[in-house]
Amino acid sequence: MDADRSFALQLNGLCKQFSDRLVVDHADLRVPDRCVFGVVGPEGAGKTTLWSMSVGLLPPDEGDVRIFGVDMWAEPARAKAVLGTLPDEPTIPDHWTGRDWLTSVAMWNGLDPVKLAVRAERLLGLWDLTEAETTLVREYSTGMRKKMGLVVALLPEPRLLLLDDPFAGVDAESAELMREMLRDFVDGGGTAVLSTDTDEVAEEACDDAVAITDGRLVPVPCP
Ligand SMILES: Nc1ncnc2c1ncn2[C@@H]1O[C@H](COP(=O)(O)OP(=O)(O)OP(=O)(O)O)[C@@H](O)[C@H]1O
Repeated sequence: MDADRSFALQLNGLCKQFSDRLVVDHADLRVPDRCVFGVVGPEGAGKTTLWSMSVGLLPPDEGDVRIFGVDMWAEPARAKAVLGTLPDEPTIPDHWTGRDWLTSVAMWNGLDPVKLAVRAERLLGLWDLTEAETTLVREYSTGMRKKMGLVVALLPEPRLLLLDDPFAGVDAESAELMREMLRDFVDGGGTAVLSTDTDEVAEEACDDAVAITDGRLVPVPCP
């Protein structure tokens, strides 16, 4: 049965242990609809582990993940249908251009080619990334890679974006553009949850945030 659909993301008692370390320790979280929400923690705090369980890549030892009330691990196809995701370091084959990256994600999400072309053109034009479409991804700067990653995540018209460390290594100008992209997404009714190891990112990009400390999620003062 579905849980409360009013939360974009809900984590209930989520746990993950590697060897003898409980990396995520009974994490509870309620992220409301229509905001940018941050998960802040230093390197090795468990942010990627939490993200991997939330997007359906890494099974939790205990607890559950709900996307608008749908249980990620019981009904993954339904839960993933409204998600846009961006890993910390996406693995892109050497010979891929931005267009190849966009096309592969579109096919993965079952977007038809006409819809893909229209949506990609709109997003790339809107965010001044047209040139990236024909450039090899391996030649991108970090900022370009992260901006394009955000476009790729937005392509399937998700209701919820789950982004692992999207601002890592990004120059100030690109970061500003990415904050605009996220704000535009929220203004259009979306919700974004991002992880970061930097308080400033949470302060500048997020409406609300939690810290991950010893595997637990704890509130942080309003950014
Ligand atoms: N598959 C795995 N097997 C064993 N240990 C793991 C595995 N994945 C992560 N860990 C360990 O879990 C801890 C948390 O890692 P995680 O990548 O989730 O942290 P993080 O907060 O995302 O760090 P960073 O900011 O460096 O990406 C680390 O000590 C890491 O070495």
